[in-house]
Amino acid sequence: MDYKSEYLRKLVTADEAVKVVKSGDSVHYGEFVMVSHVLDAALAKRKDELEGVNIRTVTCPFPPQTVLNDPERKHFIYNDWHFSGASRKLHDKNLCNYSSLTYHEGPSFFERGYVPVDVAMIKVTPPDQHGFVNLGTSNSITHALCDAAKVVIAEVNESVPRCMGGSRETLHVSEIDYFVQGDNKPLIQLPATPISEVDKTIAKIILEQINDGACLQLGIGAMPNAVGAMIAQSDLKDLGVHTEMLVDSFVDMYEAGRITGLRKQLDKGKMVYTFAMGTNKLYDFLNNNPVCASYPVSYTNDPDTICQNDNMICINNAIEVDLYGQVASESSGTRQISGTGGQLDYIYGSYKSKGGKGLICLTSTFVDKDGKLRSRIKPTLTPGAIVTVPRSINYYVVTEYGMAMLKGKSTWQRAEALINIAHPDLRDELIKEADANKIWIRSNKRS
Ligand SMILES: CC(=O)SCCNC(=O)CCNC(=O)[C@H](O)C(C)(C)COP(=O)(O)OP(=O)(O)OC[C@H]1O[C@@H](n2cnc3c(N)ncnc32)[C@H](O)[C@@H]1OP(=O)(O)O
Ligand SMILES: CCCC(=O)O
Repeated sequence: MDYKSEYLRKLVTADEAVKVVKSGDSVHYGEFVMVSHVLDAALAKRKDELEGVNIRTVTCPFPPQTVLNDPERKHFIYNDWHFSGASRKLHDKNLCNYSSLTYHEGPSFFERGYVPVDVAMIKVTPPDQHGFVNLGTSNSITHALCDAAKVVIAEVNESVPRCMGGSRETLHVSEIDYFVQGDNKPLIQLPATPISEVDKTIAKIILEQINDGACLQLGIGAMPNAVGAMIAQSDLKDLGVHTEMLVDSFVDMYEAGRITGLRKQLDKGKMVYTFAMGTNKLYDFLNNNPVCASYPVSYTNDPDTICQNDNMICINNAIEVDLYGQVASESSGTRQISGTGGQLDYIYGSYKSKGGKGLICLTSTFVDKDGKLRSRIKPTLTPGAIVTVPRSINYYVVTEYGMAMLKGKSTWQRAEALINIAHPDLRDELIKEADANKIWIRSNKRS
């Protein structure tokens, strides 16, 4: 059968398509800005017919209708592999659970059968002249998910950019069970968080670590974005991109002539990423643009792939770091904030890259709910905090007061290096605690 007739035969309404879901099924909602509102809304309408449907997603940027319609979680149980702001708020109300994931392992969870999938619901472009739909801005785990699912339902949306690969960025019409014509609404836009003066100071310190020809990974949050903005205005040359997430600041860097990718050892000339989230500026840039190549996360985030580019500079944000060098980036105490994501992958991969550096960046303080100034460098992590990067792997930590290098250092040397980049007003308290915890000696210095 030619693909056009096959497509038309499989084209149904959203209400028809979601009838395949049964009580107790595992349903995967796709990822990031490629989650389908249309299929979620149709499934939510079936609430009273269904019980115990286990819904999974990755960083869904909106609260699904299925979850909002079922506050007792009798019909739908919602789980996210990496919390968005929306998932965080649902988790605060006990309506969303976190599933732990070291991001590069994601596709293998399906391949090894750890996460059975009855129904995959994704969003795609219309088929091209060869019968292939494109997975848009979320390559990530989506192909592996569809390979594993018993049934694949795809919302077709004309606003989805056709993002070139790489690999595994398409599915053929024959690999999808049902197509649903979507509303063609534009993808959700996530504008970058505003950049503060402190972010700019940290970005300046980071910029000193970046040389011409370096290969960049920028993590999520305001600070990596500040670095991107500053690079765009610098005179750095021939930068490469091998990153997990592509954000608007990469477009700025490319358009300013900073990125050529010509000094990359792997995927020369290509801006390699696994998912993209930002504004229409980014989505328009990605559409049919051969300078960008999306790959599954099992490729982009595998430390053995990351290290094949020399001079990998990986810049990631954190919530707190303790004096032992442990990094908590995904929770504040027991409050799940985001996820491990690719932070561990890139810190480890950067270390294996010749000339590479993995930088954990954070403002030295934050203001708590009672308006009190608190140090993010802490004697020990807040009880309940989840370690995202263990002390054995962590190496560079940057605040607005400088950079600490931890490799090869004893506990008292680490404590000293970290206290020296803590907020000056909060250093005495940290020294007292370090002393009490037997990680401070008489010769310890403070700058
Ligand atoms: C996509 C990629 O990142 S690539 C690979 C890297 N992956 C990762 O680094 C994953 C882990 N890191 C992260 O998720 C992020 O970098 C973060 C969470 C550390 C920072 O992200 P940002 O968007 O800048 O965080 P932001 O400052 O908006 O804070 C997020 C939430 O954490 C809360 N928070 C932040 N710091 C603290 C703190 N020290 N104590 C308590 N709560 C805190 C904020 O209040 C906010 O909660 P809210 O939404 O209820 O208001
Ligand atoms: C799903 C991964 C997102 C991140 O690494 O932050």
